[in-house]
Amino acid sequence: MSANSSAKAVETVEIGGVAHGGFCVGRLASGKVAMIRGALPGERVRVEITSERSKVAYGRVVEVIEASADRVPEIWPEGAARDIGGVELGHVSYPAQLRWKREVLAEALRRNGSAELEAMVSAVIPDWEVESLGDKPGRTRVSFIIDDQGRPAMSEAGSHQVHAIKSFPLTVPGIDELRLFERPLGFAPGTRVKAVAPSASAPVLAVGGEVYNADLIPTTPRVREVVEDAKFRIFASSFWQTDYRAPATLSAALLAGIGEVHGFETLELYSGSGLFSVFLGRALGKEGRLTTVEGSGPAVKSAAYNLEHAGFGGVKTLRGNVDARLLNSLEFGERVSAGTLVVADPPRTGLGEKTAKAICEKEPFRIALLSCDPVSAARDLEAIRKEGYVLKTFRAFDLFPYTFHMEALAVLEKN
Ligand SMILES: C[S@@+](CC[C@H](N)C(=O)[O-])C[C@H]1O[C@@H](n2cnc3c(N)ncnc32)[C@H](O)[C@@H]1O
Repeated sequence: MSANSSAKAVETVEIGGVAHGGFCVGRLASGKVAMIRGALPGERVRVEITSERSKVAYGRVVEVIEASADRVPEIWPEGAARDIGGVELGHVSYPAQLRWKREVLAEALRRNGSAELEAMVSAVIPDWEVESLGDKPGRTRVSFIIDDQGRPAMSEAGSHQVHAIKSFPLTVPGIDELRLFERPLGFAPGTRVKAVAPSASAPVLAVGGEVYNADLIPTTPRVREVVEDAKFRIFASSFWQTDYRAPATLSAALLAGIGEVHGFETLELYSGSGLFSVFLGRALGKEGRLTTVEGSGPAVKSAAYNLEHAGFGGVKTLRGNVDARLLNSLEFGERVSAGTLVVADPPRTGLGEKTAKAICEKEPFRIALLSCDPVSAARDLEAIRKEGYVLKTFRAFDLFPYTFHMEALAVLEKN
């Protein structure tokens, strides 16, 4: 969607259902479908059209005429007023957010997967819900850009337009120690800044390759995280699960989902700084064999360090782009007789059909797929299902309250 600041038409719209991306669907007087932010199903609202494509318009609510019972006072008014991404469900009661996410994921399984995939999920977990850890603010990472007056700013959804912000909700108290909004930070306009509040070291600002402490003095680029009894040292600029509850929740869910894997040969794809690798190392035991693959060099370095310090120095930590070519080049399934497992935790774009197929061609006994986007989850699961795998476990998690984001874990086995 491209922003069109000159398009300021406003019209009254009856809101239908929810859609991916934090939108609700409505129809304009012209008959065109409109994807609307800030609305709730069943509402009657005044909508400002922000951009239009040939078949669909995008807009945001500027006035609520008939409100849903699920509407609550906006959690981040300054962000909502400008449709800044990152808090798309700030006007939705928490129970309704969970229903919203379930509906979006169920619809994705139907539309982007297939009737067979949907039936397979319903057969395994008939009444699956989006599991919640509560709506307490929990983000340990928040990124922003410095505007032309040196202030922290964020982008308008689907646009390059940035707006200075005076606050950001949903973060852990550690982020407050960085005093992001109380003083000039001194970074040049256009600089991307990531505020990080790790679980086991002081909060920092990661700016390109540099890292600064709360006094804005350069400091070590690495931070420390503790997940249950496991210790990690990672680069502040690297990916780490954003909510403070997410690393333990997802690791535990993964271990529960894969079940007994002692002695398995395992390929962990998109392994980041080794969060799951350490727990997998424990589950596989001495007889098992683990190979990890990750695209980011600093993350691979951290994974090797974290594995070594957890007593798993024998794990092969590969740097590479996960794709069919790389998968074809890997030796897998020949050395260990107990069983084979592939764990994949791709970015939002998912595996894609070719990579999903290439994983299946390695013929792992079990595949665990963690997805952070409902559409790519459905597409990837459908590709794996078509290769003869059946679903054993399916769980969805809300690890990003007040946003449209969700996480799904599926474990499949060769039929
Ligand atoms: C969702 S994160 C998961 C990381 C890890 N499982 C964790 O929980 O910390 C996805 C990871 O995939 C990596 N990545 C993205 N695209 C990739 C690709 N094509 N090949 C390999 N790694 C990739 C990113 O650098 C990131 O570390």
